[in-house]
Amino acid sequence: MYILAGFLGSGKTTLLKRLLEDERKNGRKVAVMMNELGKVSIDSDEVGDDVALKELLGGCICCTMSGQVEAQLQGLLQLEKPDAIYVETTGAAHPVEVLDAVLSPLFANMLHVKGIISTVDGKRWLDRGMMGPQLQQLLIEQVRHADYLIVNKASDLSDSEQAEVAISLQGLNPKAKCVLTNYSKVPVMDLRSLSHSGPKETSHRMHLHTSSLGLSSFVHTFKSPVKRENFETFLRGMPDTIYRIKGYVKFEGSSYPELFQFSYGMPSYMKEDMNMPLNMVMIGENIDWARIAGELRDLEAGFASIEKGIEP
Ligand SMILES: Nc1nc2c(ncn2[C@@H]2O[C@H](COP(=O)(O)OP(=O)(O)OP(=O)(O)O)[C@@H](O)[C@H]2O)c(=O)[nH]1
Repeated sequence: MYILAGFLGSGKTTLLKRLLEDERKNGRKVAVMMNELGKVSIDSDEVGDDVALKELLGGCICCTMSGQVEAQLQGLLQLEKPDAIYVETTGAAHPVEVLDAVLSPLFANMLHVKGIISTVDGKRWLDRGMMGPQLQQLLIEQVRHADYLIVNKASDLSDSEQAEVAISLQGLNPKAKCVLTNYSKVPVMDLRSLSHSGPKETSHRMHLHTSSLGLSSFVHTFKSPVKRENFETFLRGMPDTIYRIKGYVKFEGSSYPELFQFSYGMPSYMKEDMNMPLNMVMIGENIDWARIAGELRDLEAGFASIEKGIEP
């Protein structure tokens, strides 16, 4: 079993896709357990039909869902008998709590945890002082407990920023290999040869549960296509503490929706060639979701929301 940890939007799904590609090449039978804070999964489409997928939605496996994890894992192990299981955690998960949740005494003997791989968004790491203290602590915990650290979005960092990130991460966790890269491009062999060193300092472990972080999620289902420029205005007006958005948005004049991703200020759009459920998941810290819902309703009604700081 591999546990993929790391904050929201740091590149866990991107890494998962690489690892699954490699497994496919080697003809191995693989299962994925995907945990998302939102009630609707977007990333599950990234996993091919040949992979047994278990989804745990609407909470964090390390806090509220550990009972379900146990049942799902047991089902996987008995029915699918996979060669490997990948657990993609929510960005709010404490890696060691996840480990606790997946290692049930019922079947711990059937599982070998190869390692906790944590992805880190380099820029976010450097700017972490702007986040709330508990989220900053969570980021640190995700680094401290990793067996392997992948720093993504390296090309957005200068040489000196890259050095700063590497030094601070290695200072926190000198045992883990730390690789600066883009789109989780790391030698897969490195990950295959991991062996998990076991939880560190378990007695002093922080319990950073989703509820105490002020993190929450919100799902909007679009009923109609929206104007692209109004959608962009809506995005510009969002609070800085929205950390992640992902979902399918259909723009006026298009036949099919686009997969929209937003992480740490960087939006990206990918055209789909079929109809998808028009769900959009948003995750943020201390957000007034009722206000966001109102803006989304306006957007669907054809109005542009007002940009932050600009009076009508
Ligand atoms: N520019 C840039 N974008 C990246 C890089 N790595 C990932 N991304 C993009 O960042 C966005 C988030 O990546 P994901 O792999 O979905 O991140 P995640 O950690 O699974 O996100 P959550 O599921 O929200 O926790 C996607 O649009 C990726 O294509 C990178 O190195 N550089």
